[in-house]
Amino acid sequence: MSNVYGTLFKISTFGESHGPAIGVVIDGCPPGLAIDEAFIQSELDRRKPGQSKITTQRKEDDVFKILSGVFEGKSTGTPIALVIENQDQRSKDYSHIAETFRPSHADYTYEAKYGVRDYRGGGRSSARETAARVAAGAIAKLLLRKHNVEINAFVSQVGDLAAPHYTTLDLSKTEDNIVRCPDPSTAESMIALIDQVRLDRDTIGGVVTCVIKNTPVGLGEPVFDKLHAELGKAMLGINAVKGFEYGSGFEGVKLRGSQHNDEFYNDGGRIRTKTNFSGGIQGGISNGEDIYFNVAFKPVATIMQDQSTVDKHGNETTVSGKGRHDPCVVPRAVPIVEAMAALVLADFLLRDKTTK
Ligand SMILES: Cc1cc2nc3c(=O)[nH]c(=O)nc-3n(C[C@H](O)[C@H](O)[C@H](O)COP(=O)(O)O)c2cc1C
Ligand SMILES: C=C(O[C@@H]1CC(C(=O)O)=C[C@@H](OP(=O)(O)O)[C@H]1O)C(=O)O
Repeated sequence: MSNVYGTLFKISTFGESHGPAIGVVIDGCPPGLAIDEAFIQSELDRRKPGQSKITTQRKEDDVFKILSGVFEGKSTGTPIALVIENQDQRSKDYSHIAETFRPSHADYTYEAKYGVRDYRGGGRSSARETAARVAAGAIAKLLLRKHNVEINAFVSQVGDLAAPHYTTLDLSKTEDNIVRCPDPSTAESMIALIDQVRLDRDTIGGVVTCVIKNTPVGLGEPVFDKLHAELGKAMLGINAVKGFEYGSGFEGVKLRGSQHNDEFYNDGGRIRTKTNFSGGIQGGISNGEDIYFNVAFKPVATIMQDQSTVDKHGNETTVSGKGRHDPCVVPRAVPIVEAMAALVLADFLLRDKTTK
């Protein structure tokens, strides 16, 4: 089972949702980086469960402890190990799935692949693991901050309720509401919809849009490790993700080349493009314009309704969700998308430095 991500800024996460703790080891963080612990905590707080009425009601403080790799507030260049204790497991909510598979969760595939499965809270397949990624992503963001790179994600769609295009929005308003949509009236409708879905004992999907500003020109490798390919891999590696598109994405197919080409101009010595259908990446390499992409999340598996399934012996039966679950994951997925984007960019920044 591989649990490692990255080439030079490498992370390895550990832990299960109902085990004693989760955490991450970061290998490759350069020495001398100021590790702002308050910032790491604020990123974890944006993701933690129990934060509002439209998320899972499991209560975790997600307070972290750094075990190694930081001395007098600065990274030492050695592995940074960080741990978060689990506090509010309620494992009895899962005894009914010890031998039974929840439709569209990871129970069947884990059982089939490993023959052993921690069914409590989904174990390793739980999105609780993403807290470790957010902590590592916060450290990657601190590295990117030194290069002025800014990453902002927000909820752009819930069900069929969609916010206007990001270029018309004030992204500094994303944290102003519990759904993390910077358009106040769309946010209000999204919150009402998620609340209704929760009362219906159901779940609903959504889209997180991510915008990255001030990326230096030249990040990304030209053939296999294209910048958008690595971003796609990072996003598709988040629990419940069903789609990734960058720049004009699937909508772009409706245009002709004459409409879609991003014409160049000289902006006082800096080469820029008049439009940005490319999404800031051409030939797998950043061109200095905004990088933007959309990540689609499914309506998640655990619903409080009976559905048909089978147990591990092949007997047909029914199963219904129990316990505390997210009716819609996108509000909490915003910091996860940002964290994964930060890990990709930090990795490419280091790769770029070693190749020049
Ligand atoms: C922030 C976040 C919270 C999630 N919460 C739940 C949840 O409460 N219940 C659930 O069934 N799935 C939840 N999921 C999704 C499952 O973790 C995911 O569907 C499962 O691991 C199977 O993987 P797959 O959907 O990618 O195939 C969540 C995902 C994210 C990103
Ligand atoms: C605990 C978290 O989210 C969990 C993600 C999750 C899933 O199936 O992914 C299922 C639920 O798990 P449990 O029933 O064990 O509380 C969520 O609460 C978290 O994000 O920290």
